[in-house]
Amino acid sequence: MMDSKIRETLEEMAAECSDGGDGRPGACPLGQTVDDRSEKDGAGTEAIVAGQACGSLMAVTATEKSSTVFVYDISHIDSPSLLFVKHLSPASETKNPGVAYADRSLGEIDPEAMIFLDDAHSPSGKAGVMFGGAWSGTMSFWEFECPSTSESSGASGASLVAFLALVISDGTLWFFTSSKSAKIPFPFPYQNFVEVMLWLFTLMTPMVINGIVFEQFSRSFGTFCVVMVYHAVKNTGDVLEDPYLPYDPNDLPLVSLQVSLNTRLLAFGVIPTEEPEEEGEHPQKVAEKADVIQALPADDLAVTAVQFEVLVTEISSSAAFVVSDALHGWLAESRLRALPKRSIAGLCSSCRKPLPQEAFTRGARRRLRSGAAAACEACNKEARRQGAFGLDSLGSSWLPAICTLVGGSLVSVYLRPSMPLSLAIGSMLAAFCLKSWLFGWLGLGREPSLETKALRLVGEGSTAWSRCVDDVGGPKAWVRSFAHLRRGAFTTEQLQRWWDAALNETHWRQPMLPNGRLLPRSAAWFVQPGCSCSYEYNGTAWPAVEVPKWLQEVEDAVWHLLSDEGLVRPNSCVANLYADGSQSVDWHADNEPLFQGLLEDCRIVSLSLGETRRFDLRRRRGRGNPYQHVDRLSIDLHNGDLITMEGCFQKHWYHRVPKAAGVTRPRINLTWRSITRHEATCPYSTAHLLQKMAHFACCRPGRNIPTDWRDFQEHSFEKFLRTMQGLSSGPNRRGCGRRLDFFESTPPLASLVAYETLAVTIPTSRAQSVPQRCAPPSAAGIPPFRMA
Ligand SMILES: O=C(O)CCC(=O)C(=O)O
Ligand SMILES: [Fe+2]
Repeated sequence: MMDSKIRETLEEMAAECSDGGDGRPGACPLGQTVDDRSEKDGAGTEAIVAGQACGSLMAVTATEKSSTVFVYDISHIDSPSLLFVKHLSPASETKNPGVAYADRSLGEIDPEAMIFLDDAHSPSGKAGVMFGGAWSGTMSFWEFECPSTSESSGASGASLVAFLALVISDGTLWFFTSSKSAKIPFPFPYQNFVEVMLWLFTLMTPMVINGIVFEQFSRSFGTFCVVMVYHAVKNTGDVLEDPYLPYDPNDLPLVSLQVSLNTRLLAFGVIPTEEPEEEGEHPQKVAEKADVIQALPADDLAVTAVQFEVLVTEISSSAAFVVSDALHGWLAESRLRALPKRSIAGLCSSCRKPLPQEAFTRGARRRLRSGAAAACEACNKEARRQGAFGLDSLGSSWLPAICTLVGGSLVSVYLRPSMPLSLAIGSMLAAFCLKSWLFGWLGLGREPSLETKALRLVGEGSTAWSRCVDDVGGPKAWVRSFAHLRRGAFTTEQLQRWWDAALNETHWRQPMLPNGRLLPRSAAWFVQPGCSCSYEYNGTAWPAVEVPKWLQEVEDAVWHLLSDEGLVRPNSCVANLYADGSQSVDWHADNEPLFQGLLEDCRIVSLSLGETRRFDLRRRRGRGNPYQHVDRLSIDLHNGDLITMEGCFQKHWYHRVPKAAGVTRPRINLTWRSITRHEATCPYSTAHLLQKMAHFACCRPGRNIPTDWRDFQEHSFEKFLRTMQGLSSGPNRRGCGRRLDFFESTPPLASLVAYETLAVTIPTSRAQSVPQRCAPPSAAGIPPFRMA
């Protein structure tokens, strides 16, 4: 029979729980319920029992409300001690009582009755207490587990001490294991070996990071963090290895070295002894110096030791820069001597006037050969006036060398405990320097001058085009970025026809970007027949679609204009549709790997149709751009306008079409580009091309293959194949008896070198060209635009 209180309790607890303890909803586990009467009734200790257990006299009591049992040692009745507290129904914390009861883990709830059973009367032979749970309707026997004799004999703290001793002895064991490795004699004592490896790491890391990360700030920060973290870890390890001793037998005795150095310095080379010499030139003076040294506090000596070490580092790394600079100069000079004379006779990098041979000083010749600009006297003066030349003349590695020395020393003085900091900064500068030296020496990352490698420009020799960007040469190195604009080249009727076709016959796609937003314009991608390269932009891809007929017509008309310039036709086209002024393309460079715009000359020709939109251009900093200032220009592109981006434009400039408030009508833009690196799976990829070439070449002796590498580079595949086919069926045919090793007969590298050398002799008409800015758009030249 349940009394009304228990019924009330049960009803309280029957509130639905999402999980009764068995994964199903049901009454809550007791751990999630509150008995409202506890505050009034208290814990409710109902009974107490006592008896002998584990050699002590124990008293046990339990609380009715919380089913908690308290066990006391009352052997000394005037000072009883609480041994432990235990819950008699731990399962009810997490399972509702019904569930716990069913799996026999409920224990006692509301322990109203209990009996102490000593060893003699216990059913298990060990003393214990039998509890009866009024609420749970259960009865259990809980026996005492006595501690072993040794544990029970001591005070309760003894086991903790034993445990601590165990932990410490384990630690000592590992300490001795590691100190054993500290004594390894080969190839250095372990500590020194680690030190050397750390140094190698410090020097290598910046080079590796600089090879991967291009953004100036990121590479500096990355290098700094990585080097710093490793030094910090190593230093922490050093301290942890032996935290108590202020010395390590494997360390260099830096402090005593420093004391000795100071002693020598202060004594001007005379080593003072404890006892000043009885006889000598200046015994009095020596004694005074020795006093000064002894007066220096030990801490100061330690500080000077650190500074000394840093200073030695800085001086040696600076010396390395200087040596490398000298070596660089010497190599550049010897390369200069080895080259034919014509390659050093050139034009002023600034005003482009031809310079007589004598105008080149030795330094100017060196700069010219190392890719830097050589300027005529007037331009030099002007540059000096503007302050650009002064810095340049410091050379590529002097400046970082001086910075390292000064910066490192300052850091070592002001942040003396942070030696790794100065190392990191020093190594960063060293890496910049080394990189510029290596790149300079290998000729990497530098763009050839127009004399060294000719570049056919769209607007060359034509007044119809205006040059908007004319970055050639520069205060420090060559660049070759150009942009040209031509307005009003097509008739209104032509433009309308192209607009209609482009708008209606194109499968425009406006894909979702990885950030979940829609591309703020629609686009399409067209390639030459047979090409399977897809166009990837901002994490989205457009599959290859063969150039449709209408686009072929537009392309024919555009290239009819350009063919006068003898320019190779592009093999792909990106089309953009901007529905209105809210659609745009943000700052970017067309630097997709397909077009290789960061590595070689890349010509992009773009035609605007429809509404007028602004086209912004911005020169980038970094990436070897010798122009330290950022130039910006904006051009309104009208219906029918053609704009080009040429040379290494994509490397040095960004472009965009910004949003335009108030523009409600659409614009289409067609940009033709040349894919020079087809995707590996594309039939035009180099792998496929070489396979086919090998096939045709199998019948030909290598020397007869007229490999036009320029065509090869531009992938005029069909022309090339036709040549090959012509050869294999022409008078030179000798039969197909022998398979020719293509690479053996015409090594690609050799051919490329030949091409480069050939390019030196190509005369360019750029010599007299005068840089121009775009003419402001004149309304007169713009054909009227009509929306379809
Ligand atoms: O719409 C334009 O004029 C520029 C388009 C563009 O920059 C691009 O497609 O990469
Ligand atoms: Fe672009």
